[in-house]
Amino acid sequence: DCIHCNGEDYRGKASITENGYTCQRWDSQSPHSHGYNPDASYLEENYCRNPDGDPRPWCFTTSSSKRWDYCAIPRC
Ligand SMILES: O=S(=O)(Nc1cnn(C2CCNCC2)c1)c1cc(Cl)ccc1F
Repeated sequence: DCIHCNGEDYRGKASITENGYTCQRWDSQSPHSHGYNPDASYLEENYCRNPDGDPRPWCFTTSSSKRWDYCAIPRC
């Protein structure tokens, strides 16, 4: 699917970043500890999201050498 504006409303299932990293689950603190609350309804599984007003949806990655990365989701 696609994103409107900065994708803060994106609720799709993309879970791979634009550089090919796999997204870390939002309810996991490994390999990256973070300050996001996994009880937030939209922080599902390991899907790309934009919870902080970033320019585009992103996720923490499962690579310990890459904390987070943007996801390649086309704009509507
Ligand atoms: O736990 S975190 O969310 N980790 C973090 C590090 N970088 N980011 C970016 C994610 C994409 N948007 C810009 C911030 C998030 C986090 C947030 C804040 Cl406000 C401060 C430190 C920190 F550790």
